[in-house]
Amino acid sequence: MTVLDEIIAGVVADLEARQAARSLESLQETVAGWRPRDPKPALRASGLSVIAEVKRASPSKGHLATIDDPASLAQAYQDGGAAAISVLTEARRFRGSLADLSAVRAAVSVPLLRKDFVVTEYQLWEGAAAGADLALLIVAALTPSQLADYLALGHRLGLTCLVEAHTPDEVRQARDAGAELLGINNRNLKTLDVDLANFEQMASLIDGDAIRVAESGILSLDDARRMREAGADAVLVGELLVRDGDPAATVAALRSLA
Ligand SMILES: O=C(O)c1ccccc1NCC(=O)[C@H](O)[C@H](O)COP(=O)(O)O
Repeated sequence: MTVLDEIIAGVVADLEARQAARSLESLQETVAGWRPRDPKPALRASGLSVIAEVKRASPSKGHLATIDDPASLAQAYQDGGAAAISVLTEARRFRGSLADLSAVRAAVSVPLLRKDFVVTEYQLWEGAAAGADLALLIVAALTPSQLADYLALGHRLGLTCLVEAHTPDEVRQARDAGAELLGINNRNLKTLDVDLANFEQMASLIDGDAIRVAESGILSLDDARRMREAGADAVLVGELLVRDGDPAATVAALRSLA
């Protein structure tokens, strides 16, 4: 069983309890009044755009940061100029929650990405009901028909989907599915290996108008500059920022990379 398989098994187990506690109909009633924000204009802005992540822990690094007040961290991200904020909601390996997403939603106005491992339509409704504007669809976790179905549902809900790939074939699947935001994860979610060369080697496969997002392993301004020079429109950064004493300043410094 790969790390990704283990994560998804835990996600499915936790999902059953949430579905028993809150019906899809209840989520749909809440979502009826929600109008997600479009993150694409900010992600296309000049300079390097930043998707700043609220991340307490991870399978690869264990504990990263004690984040008792995710709202204040998100406000710092917003103050620094983040185009969007990613909030990990997976509980077992990342120590996140939907409550984190709701707390951040109440505190900031920038678009929010519900960062989780979507394997059911219920999770898309869940994210929208908690105030998310974006959803993550991981190609490696979905069949081609699920990817197409979840992209269509995301569009129907007004969510912008970040479609995440790690291999050339997954990039082609994401592109062919019509991804507006195409993320290349430098981290292999099955082995946890990280290599920034991954984005450098595959960015050219992202053609057309799709917004190119480099994800993971960006631990310095030099790393971010390397992604920018390889064609990234945006970087998704977690560990660097949650361990940073002045995340607003670091987001601003990342934004300044032309
Ligand atoms: O971060 C992990 O260890 C991880 C392991 C398995 C699946 C997903 C994982 N992370 C999710 C992410 O994609 C990252 O949180 C995000 O790209 C930020 O990465 P970083 O800047 O390296 O914290």
